Amino acid sequence: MSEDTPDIETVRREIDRVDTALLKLIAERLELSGQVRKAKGGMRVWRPSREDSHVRQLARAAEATPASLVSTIWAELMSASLAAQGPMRLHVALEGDVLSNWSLVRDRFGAALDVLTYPTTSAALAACYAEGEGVAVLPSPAPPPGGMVSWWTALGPGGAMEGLHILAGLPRTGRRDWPRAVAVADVVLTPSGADQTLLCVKDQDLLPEGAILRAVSGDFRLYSLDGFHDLPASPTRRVIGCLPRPIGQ
Ligand SMILES: O=C(O)C(=O)C[C@]1(C(=O)O)C=C[C@@H](O)C=C1
Repeated sequence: MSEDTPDIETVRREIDRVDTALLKLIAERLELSGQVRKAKGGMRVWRPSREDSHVRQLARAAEATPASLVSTIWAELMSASLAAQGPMRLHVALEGDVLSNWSLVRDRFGAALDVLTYPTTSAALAACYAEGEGVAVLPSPAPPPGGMVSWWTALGPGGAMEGLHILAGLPRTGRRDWPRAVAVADVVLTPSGADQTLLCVKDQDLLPEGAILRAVSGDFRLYSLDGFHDLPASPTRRVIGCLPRPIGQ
């Protein structure tokens, strides 16, 4: 063993010291979950824009720690916080590549929440709609010409589920311009600081400048707009979501 080779026992003692400090901080953070719940009052435990703006700031401050690791660790911490705060369940559509879908859900929502799985997107969406604190994880609206993944039209003008919004993209980190899956819930849209607004348009309506076409289904088109835009709804258009930009983009 050369003089530069660290002694394994010494290194392990250092790891023990760091882990003991982490454990104390985690307990302190969990303790705060009870307080934040009381401070929020009422319904709607899940606050996706706060989650993504917070993780984005942490990832910026992290320097040597990769953004994906920051995101995964805080997904677990926030998952524990959400589970401690109240009855929030995930309704996950397992259409397509089941294993990839499952790991996307774990990376974004951690392991502490109850998860129900469904063979179809429409079943997961219906279960979320029926439950106040439910969150559905669904395949992203498909880019044209693959208009088969058309569940998002139910959130659009005249749709049956107008109260629901698209609130988060999965994965949370990376360079993808459009997410692989999205999370939907009955939560009011609020900016995370770096967002794209999702506008559902029926028939041919006038479009704001810079709108990017993301999906098409029958008479409905889904566009994204850079930034957070609180556009008024009309019989032919409606803002159906706000996607925080992927962290690391
Ligand atoms: O800030 C809140 O509203 C919280 O409930 C705390 C917290 C967190 O653990 O940081 C947990 C869940 C929310 O979705 C967002 C953030």
